Amino acid sequence: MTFRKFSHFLTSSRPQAVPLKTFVTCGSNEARYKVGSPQSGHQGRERSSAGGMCTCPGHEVMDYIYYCVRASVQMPAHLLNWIDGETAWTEVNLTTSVLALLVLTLFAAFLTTILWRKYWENQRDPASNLPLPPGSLGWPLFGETFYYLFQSLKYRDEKRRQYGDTFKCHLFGCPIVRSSNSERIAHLISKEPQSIEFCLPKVARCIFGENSVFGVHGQHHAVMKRNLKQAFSPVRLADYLPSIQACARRHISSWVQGLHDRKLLGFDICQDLVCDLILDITLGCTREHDPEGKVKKAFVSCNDNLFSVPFAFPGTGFHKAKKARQVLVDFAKSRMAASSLSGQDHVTILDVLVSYQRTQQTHLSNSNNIGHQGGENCNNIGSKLDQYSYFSDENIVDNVVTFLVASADTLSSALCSVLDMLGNHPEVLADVRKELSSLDLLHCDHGSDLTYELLGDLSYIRAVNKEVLRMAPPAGATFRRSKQTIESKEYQIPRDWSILYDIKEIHTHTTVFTDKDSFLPERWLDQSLEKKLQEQYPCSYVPFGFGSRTCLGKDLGLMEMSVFVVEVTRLADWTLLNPGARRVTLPINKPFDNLPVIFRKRK
Ligand code: HEM
Repeated sequence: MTFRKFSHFLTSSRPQAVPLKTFVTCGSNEARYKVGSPQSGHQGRERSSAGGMCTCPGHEVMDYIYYCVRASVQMPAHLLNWIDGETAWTEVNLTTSVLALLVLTLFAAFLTTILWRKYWENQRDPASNLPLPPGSLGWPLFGETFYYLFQSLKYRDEKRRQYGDTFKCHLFGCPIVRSSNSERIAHLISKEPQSIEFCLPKVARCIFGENSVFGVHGQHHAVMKRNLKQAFSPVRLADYLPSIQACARRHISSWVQGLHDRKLLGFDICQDLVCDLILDITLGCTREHDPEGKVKKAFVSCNDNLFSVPFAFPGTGFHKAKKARQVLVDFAKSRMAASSLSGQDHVTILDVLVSYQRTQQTHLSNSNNIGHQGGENCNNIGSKLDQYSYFSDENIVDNVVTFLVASADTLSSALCSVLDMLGNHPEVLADVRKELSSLDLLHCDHGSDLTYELLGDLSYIRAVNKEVLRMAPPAGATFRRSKQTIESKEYQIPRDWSILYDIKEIHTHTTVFTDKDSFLPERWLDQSLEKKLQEQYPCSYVPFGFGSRTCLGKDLGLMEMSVFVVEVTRLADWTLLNPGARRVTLPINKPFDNLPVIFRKRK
């Protein structure tokens, strides 16, 4: 249908039952420009002859819009007449109205987009002379979220080309300033917690819990983090090591057994290993305690739904995550009760926190007794700092759930990248084995020979881990929120905007690394690199984040990676079925196909 016929069809619409074809094929000029229905009392805009009309396309479009708007205004009248039985509801009425609504919707979308962009531009704080960073805020409500989610690498590169290393955008429902300039990030993060603070999406906040280290800010966060660190001290890491090694060995042994040439998915098997490992060292939850796998399933569900839409109706990701979190909370509470009854035969992170809580309670009751004897209130919990120091049961439970969820995908990604990179670089794998052999560690049948000190001697393996985390940092990005307008070099960031820094992009664009695209663990054996990173380029290597929110489990994560490298190179040989596969970075960095791989027992 040509535009002219189409417009004719629309403008000639009447409420009587007239076949559609009649209008499309037999319209005279008079009929074409008479609109409205005499019966319904609407007078049309009339043009008597084709000779008097303008035929330029602009006018036709305006006419078209005019008639569509008019038709949609007439729609309720048509409807009423039809209900009253005064007119027949025709195919023409319906089609005209639907088309008119369509045009109106498009027009409304166009208008909303303009208003949306204007609204965000107006967020600029006039008290500062600096402009907002360049960039685009995309579509109303959604911004550029879909583009970012489905094309994250392309999105990143395109925006960088268009706007440079710092730009504004609108993702996940909030305005964001995104930067990969390490100096700017270091400057911004140094403003924590006064001017900017850590922020998380609602669902993640709910899963971690408001009493966890993720849920608190400022002084409260600093004190809680300092106290939680005792669960990650070298002495404690040494306590967890036997369980970690046993779990890694059990899983890797199962990968090399069974069917010859069995295809496995590297990310999935690493995730399974990590789930068992983390549940064991955090909560002391082994198969024996969870025979039906309910706790493990809940853990996986929390993880899978961490970034779901924040509506908790039955069937939604958020609803599932809430239910799953409750299973973890109930299990943690039952383990806390059990650990107060039995002696500690198995040191877990939960045990460390419970023992810290007991020590505090003892101090507290002692000081209360002294206070009562002295006739004054010496309850130290009254003072703000000690109140923050105190761990309630809720603090313990929320923190252990947080450790489970915060470590699951990050560590799975790191282990999967180890398989990927060592599989792609047999010369590095050979050097790893050489190091193990030089310390007489390449052969071990029983699987409990590693000590914390021995791991410290494996400098090449540590270098491999660092290089893996440089090339494929597990966490894509981290978020902050501005608490007030911030001036950052040549731009301003208004209050309540989010600040996002992309870890991989920082690693890619910093000038501190030479030959950036090559996998070269040796670079980390050079002490001067570490020194440069500390002194000159403080925010250029950030797989574990930067500033006061740096990963609490960093040392544990690195130790787990080392144990994994030792055990997998000892026990297995593997072939990647799709080497060099494209990687995705959201929600976690991994090969898009989850790394199909075939394992064999090492000869
Ligand atoms: C290779 C493994 C890991 C990587 C790459 C990693 C990465 C990160 C990153 C990027 C952050 C955010 C930092 C920021 O926002 O500035 C973070 C925070 C955190 N991570 Fe990890 N992580 C790993 C393992 C672990 C483990 C094993 C645990 C605990 C058992 C853990 C617990 C935490 C906690 C509690 C925080 C929040 C710290 C705070 O708010 O102060 N992570 N991690």
